[in-house]
Amino acid sequence: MIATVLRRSCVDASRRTLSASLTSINAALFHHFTPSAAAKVSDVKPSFALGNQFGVKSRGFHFQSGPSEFRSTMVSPAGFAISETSDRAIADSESSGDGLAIAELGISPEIVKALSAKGIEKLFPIQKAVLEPATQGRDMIGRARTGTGKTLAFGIPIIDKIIKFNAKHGRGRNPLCLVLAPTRELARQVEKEFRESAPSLDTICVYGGTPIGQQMRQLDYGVDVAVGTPGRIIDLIKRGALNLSEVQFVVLDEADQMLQVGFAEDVEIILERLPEKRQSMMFSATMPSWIRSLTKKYLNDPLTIDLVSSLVPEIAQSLERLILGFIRVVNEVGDSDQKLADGITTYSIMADSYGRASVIGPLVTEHAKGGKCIVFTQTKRDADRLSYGLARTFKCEALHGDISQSQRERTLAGFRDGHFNILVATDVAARGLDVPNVDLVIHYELPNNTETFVHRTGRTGRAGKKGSAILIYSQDQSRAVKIIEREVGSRFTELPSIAVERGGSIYEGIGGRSGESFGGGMRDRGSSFGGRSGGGGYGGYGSSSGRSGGSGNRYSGGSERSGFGSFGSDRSSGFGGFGSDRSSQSSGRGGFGGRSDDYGSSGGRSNRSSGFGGFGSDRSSQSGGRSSFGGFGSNDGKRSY
Ligand SMILES: Nc1ncnc2c1ncn2[C@@H]1O[C@H](COP(=O)(O)OP(=O)(O)OP(=O)(O)O)[C@@H](O)[C@H]1O
Repeated sequence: MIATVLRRSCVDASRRTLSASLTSINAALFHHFTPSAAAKVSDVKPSFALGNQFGVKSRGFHFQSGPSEFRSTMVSPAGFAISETSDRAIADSESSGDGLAIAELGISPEIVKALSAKGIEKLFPIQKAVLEPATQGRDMIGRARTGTGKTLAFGIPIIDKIIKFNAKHGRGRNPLCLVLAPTRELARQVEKEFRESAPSLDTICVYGGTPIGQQMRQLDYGVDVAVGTPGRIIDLIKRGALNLSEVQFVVLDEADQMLQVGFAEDVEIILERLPEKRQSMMFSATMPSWIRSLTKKYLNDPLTIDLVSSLVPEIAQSLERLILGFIRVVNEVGDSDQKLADGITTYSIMADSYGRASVIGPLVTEHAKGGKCIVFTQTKRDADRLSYGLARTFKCEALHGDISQSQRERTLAGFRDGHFNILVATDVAARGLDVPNVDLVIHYELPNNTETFVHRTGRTGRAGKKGSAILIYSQDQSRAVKIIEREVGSRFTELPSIAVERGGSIYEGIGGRSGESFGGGMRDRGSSFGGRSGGGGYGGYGSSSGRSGGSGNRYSGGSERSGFGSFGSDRSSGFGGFGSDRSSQSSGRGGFGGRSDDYGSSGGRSNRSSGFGGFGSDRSSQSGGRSSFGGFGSNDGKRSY
């Protein structure tokens, strides 16, 4: 039965994802039906027998909201609801040629109703692939393209199990599920998705930069699901407010980004605190050595579900032993794979650093057509000044790590709600951020690596929708563009260049030299595209002595300092009220045992390694370091975007 369910569940997936799904599913089947694995499967209890499975003795009740019945000690021995019903659902979905109907899966009616209210009626491929093994309690590592529904892939089985568990055992005070996310924005988004999908559950989202007292009170009241960034979670544990002893499910979302932003140590501290008997799921775009060691240490015989690479995970692992290492293998395979979601069309356009800012307006007008657009810059300073310039013509705001948390939230809400339609952001917005209906993503400068390109671009074309991405590059970066094309597995259509008249820059009139660097006396070492962007004044906005470090870019082909784009520490930001970027470097630990828990907003720990570059030694993205694909190397500090 399980074999049928699993095999059929992928019939209507796209061809590429189909073969990948089958790969994962074959792995699952292989696991399920080998003698040793069969023994394991039989160890897995039905979802509503979790009280026994996890050895939960008794639970404190939620202070107010929980039903006041005692936990049942009798556990009904029914089988998996999903296996019982999904044959029919799959047959239906096969005949309709559409996704798997959620209403037919045997999951809690509350979830079906809540998802339906959001227009979610059928499972996406990653959700299909994850559902069955997750329901069976398997640990897993998942990977799928951007905007394909990874949150609900782990969310649905977990909330379903919690609802059923609560129905049997009553509601407890301590969380049953812990989700770790690398950024505040992502944490909020995941918590919202859980909350909206299961309104009866109590969820909490915890992160730094917000009053801790309120979070402590909410935890005391009782929660089912806790989502948060590692720093604040540790803080709450230390204060005795967060008790992880009943956690049955832990999820690491965007696990490789945890490493990139310096949360590796914190994540391990938290994982050490969890009960041994639990289900662990990890979603990671890449598999740097830290993730692999984490997997070995904290996951129990995990199943790999990879809908990006078409390589059979087992083969990849064998090749790893034989040849170059897992990541290299996956990347090589990835070279021939399309890494972007299907609905995304990619364009490139050449513009030199002088004309770069000025082409944004025409590109937005032509390609976003009044819809939502995100322009990604490498530095906070560029985000500020570009949005300042664009705001003369468009409704536009900036988002980066030096903007206060409350303002960031207002900005994102305004963008979501359509109060303005152009967001100029650093990579703080590159990963995980789910704003529906973004029509266009513009890469103002080349990102530091292909992984970043994929994540930035993935802010459009989400949930099966269409979108466009435009990569702006300068003449000497043509080779880099080819590398990205090859690694992403998608051809860029070259747009005709846009003539920019001298004096026509959007920056004109705010003191600087058109299209170039601002800030009197600013040294912009290593800044854009191998060229210097010399100071130009900035009409009295801010001062700066800053260096905007660049380099460390993997496309630089061995020239470690050359780099594209002014990545890296942005000591100088200037620009009046936007604050100096020094604040992203300075810091101190905030709060009780606190660490800064995300991208270098105030209170963060000293962070010389700003920028996203670094993929290598992260001590400083200025140093160039070893640059390689996605998340290798060490990381000394949390980054500041
Ligand atoms: N089965 C579904 N049907 C329709 N919409 C869905 C479905 N599953 C998820 N979505 C929607 O798709 C959007 C993208 O989902 P999600 O943010 O989980 O993607 P993701 O794979 O985690 O993306 P990223 O890699 O960028 O983090 C969300 O708005 C979500 O509500």
